[in-house]
Order: sequence, then structure tokens, then C-alpha cells
Amino acid sequence: MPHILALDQGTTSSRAIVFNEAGSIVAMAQQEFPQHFPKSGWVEHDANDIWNSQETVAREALKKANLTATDIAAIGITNQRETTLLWDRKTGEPIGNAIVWQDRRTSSYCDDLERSGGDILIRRKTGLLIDPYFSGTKVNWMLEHYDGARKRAEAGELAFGTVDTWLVWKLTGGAVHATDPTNACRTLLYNIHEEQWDDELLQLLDVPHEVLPEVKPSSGVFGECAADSIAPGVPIAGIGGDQQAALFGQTCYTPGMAKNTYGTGCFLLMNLGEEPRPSKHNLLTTIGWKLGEAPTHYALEGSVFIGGAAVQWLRDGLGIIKSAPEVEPLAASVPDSGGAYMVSAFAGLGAPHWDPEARGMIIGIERGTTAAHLARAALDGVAFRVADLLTAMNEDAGVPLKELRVDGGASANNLLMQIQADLLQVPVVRPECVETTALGAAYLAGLATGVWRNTEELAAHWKIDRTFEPQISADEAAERHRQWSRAIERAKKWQEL
Ligand SMILES: Nc1ncnc2c1ncn2[C@@H]1O[C@H](COP(=O)(O)OP(=O)(O)O)[C@@H](O)[C@H]1O
Ligand SMILES: O=P(O)(O)OC[C@H](O)CO
Repeated sequence: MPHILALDQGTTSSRAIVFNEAGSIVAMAQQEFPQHFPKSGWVEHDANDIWNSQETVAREALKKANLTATDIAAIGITNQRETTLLWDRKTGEPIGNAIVWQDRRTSSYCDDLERSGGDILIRRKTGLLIDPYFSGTKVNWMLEHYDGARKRAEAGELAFGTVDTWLVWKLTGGAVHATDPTNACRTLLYNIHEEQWDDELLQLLDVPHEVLPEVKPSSGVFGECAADSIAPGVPIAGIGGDQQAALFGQTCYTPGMAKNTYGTGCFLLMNLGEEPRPSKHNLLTTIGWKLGEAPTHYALEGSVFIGGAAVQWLRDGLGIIKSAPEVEPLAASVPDSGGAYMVSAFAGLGAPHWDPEARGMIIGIERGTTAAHLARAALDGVAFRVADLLTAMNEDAGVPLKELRVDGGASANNLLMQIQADLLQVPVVRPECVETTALGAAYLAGLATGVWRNTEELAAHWKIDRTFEPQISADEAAERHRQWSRAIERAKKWQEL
């Protein structure tokens, strides 16, 4: 029976999951790795931590599954997107820490780009907008600030990559420097209509062509793992940025279907089919997947930078819970947040506000406010941000969404899912397998290697665990939303002050 090894390299942890032919989990291993916050607004990862943790969990998962490389038909990779790495092509050594997607250091460069009119070009060609979130301004920063980097880059000595590219490089022993369109389209350098790196954008962001990886279909063979790697000779046959991979793993194959992933951040994606429609409400148009030579599928995306990370902050920053799951009983011990609102704009605000200068805020605290109210306000805050996205998405789509599929670590929280259904006023549906990000990567790899024939076969694997129906009236949801909108307005542009 063929198995697929999915490598899921997330923002806070690396995971490896072995799936069988039925799309069920056979074994799984996970390891957190250090986060670095060297300055206000800066977030970095050590590229070697990323690789070492990923390699360790891959070995562990294979061991738990009692399998060796010969039992693995293919490897699928899915990854935190936009996080930017530059390494030496000869030694394979990173030239500095990876700059993480949440990092805001390029805010003022983004302002310059905006002032010079770059926004229109970027929107038209990439489906994105100017924000420090995306890789392009981060590569530019590295080239400007790391000693001799620009010269070396122009001489072809350095390789740029998102995390998928780095993992492929390491797995293949430096033989393959490649990415897929779902990752390339998050760099500000890739034209989503022409489906290639774009000279005009490269010039705008001052990034030399020499550093770029080759872009290959999301489902297709990228290369084989090196002889001394964790899986000698096994093909790497699928790559998807984690949010698009989750859309694929949730089997949202029909235009109009949508999912929201509750991980470190929250990411709402809707399938757009083969048409890269622009958003009128500051959402992103992004590449959903490219299966071999078949036409590319696009998606509309809304991003909330802090999702489950708000719960991490309650744990690590405030110390009011010891583990993430503890937030649920604590928040459920009060009927509501007692008038407190938490805007967890710790890393600025993403869609549809796009305000890198917004910062976190708790408002409405009274003498009776307790840790339980704050826990409740944190969960409410996550659900409100997702509801903001869905409002924008419904307006873009012209047809309101009928149900929302959910996944990711924090989707295990039943209270959060109920709050979400109440605020959205549509059913929230959680599948049996919430590891849909890894599953999506496994599906991409398995389709390319004949484990599965087509997406119809994959859609038959998807099964409901629980549906959360709205339990409050539309009027009450609107009233809660009105208060929330007042709160979020106060958190905007704070850093500037
Ligand atoms: N029961 C829970 N309730 C709320 N948040 C949770 C719960 N379990 C995990 N989380 C949050 O979910 C996030 C981890 O989800 P995961 O999908 O592993 O994220 P990522 O892939 O971004 O690393 C963490 O931020 C954690 O705080
Ligand atoms: O690591 P996650 O799951 O929060 O995902 C991060 C996103 O890919 C950032 O765009």
C-alpha cells in the first residue's frame, strides 16, 4: 500500500505526517522551534532550525509508522509562506536569519514604494498589494543590509527561496533550486497572469534575476531526495503554500467553496476557478494550485496575522493559561467578555485593513474584568477578524458563502467555532481530519505519482466531524460587530503615534 510523507513547515513548528491511500493519518511527529524577535516588529527564524526540526520530525514520523523510504511513494511539502531566505549556492549556508512573514521591518520601504506609484503595478500583476508581509521587500532588505550580498547575488553566488525552496534544496543535497506557483505568487515578483517572474517587478524591487528559483507545477516531480537524506531516491512531487494546500486538502475544488485555517494566523481562502479575479475589497488574488500542465486555479484570500498566536500570548505573555487548550474552559466560564474587546493586531493588521502600524489593544476593561473575560475577548477577537474577511469576500463574490470549512490547530476549540458561526451567521463545518494543510500537500504529491487519479477521488475522502450552527440572531451578530468596528478603528495607526 503506497504511503505519502507530508512535510508541514509552519511558523511555530515543523510537522511530518505519513498518510495512507485513504488519506488517513498513519503517524505524525511535531517539533516547535525558536522564534527570534531582535527588535520591535522584527521576527526571524534560523534557517538551520527550520531544516533540523523538519528533518527530525520526518525521521520520527517514518519510525512511528514503522516504514522506510522504500514504502514512501512521494514527499509533499507545505510551508509557512512569504518567509524569506538567502543562502550561498556553494556552501548551502544561509547568509543570515530568515525574515518571517510577520516581520514589519520593511514598512517604510513599503511607504516609499507606494509613494512612487508601485501599488498599481503590483496589484495588476501580482494580485497582492504593498505590505511588508510579502517576500519581495524582505529580499530587498537582505540584499541591502547583509555584507556584500547584492554583489554576490548579481554574480549568481546566492540563492533566494521561500521555505519550500529551502527544504527542496536541503532534501536534494543542493541539486534542485525550485518553488511552485503558490509560493512564487506571494513574493511580489511573480506575474500571476503570465505565470512567470516579472522583469518590471524585479526592477521595481531591485532584485536580480540570478537569485530566483525555477517555478514548477504544484503537483509534479521537483526532484529526488539525495542518497544521504531521510528518504533516498524518493521523489518530491508536490509543493503548496500552507494556506493553498489547506484549500486543496479541504477538497474545495468547486469555485465558491471556502475554508478558514486557524493556525498562528487565520487565512480565509475561496476557490475562484481558472479566473484570477481582482478583489474590490482589499483581499488578495492568489494562485490556488497548478496540477501538472492543467490550467492554474486561483483563489481569493484574506489574511489575519494573529489567530492562534493570540492564545499563545495569553499563555506566554500573560501567563493566564498553561497550554492553548486551557483557553476554552477559561473563556467558557463566563457568558461573554463583559464588554472587553481584544484587537490582537500584534503584527499590524492584514486584510482588509492593511495597516502595518496598527498594534494590539484591549478596550472596555472594567473593575469586574477577569482573566476569563480576557480569554473570551481573545477568542472573540479572532472570530471578529475572520468575520471581517468574510464580509469583504461575500461582497467580492457577489454571492454569500453558504458554509465555512475550518481546520488548523485552533479549530479544535469548540467555543471559538461556535462564536465564529454566531458572528458569520453561516454553519461552520469541521472535518474529521483537521491536518488539511499536510493532507493537501500529500494529495498534490500523490496525484503526481499515481497514488490518486483525480480530485473527485480525493473529495470522497472528506468527512464531517462537527457542524456548528449559528445560535444568535442576525441582529445580535450585527450589534456585536458594530462594537467591534469601533474597537478596531482605535487600534489603527498606533505605531505612528
Ligand atoms: N484548543 C485551542 N484553542 C485555541 N487555540 C489553540 C488551541 N490549540 C492550539 N491553538 C493555537 O493554534 C496554533 C497552532 O496551530 P497550528 O495549526 O499548529 O499552527 P501553525 O501551523 O501556524 O504553527 C497556536 O497558535 C495555538 O495557540
Ligand atoms: O504557519 P501558519 O500556518 O500560520 O501560516 C503562515 C502563512 O502561510 C503566512 O502567509
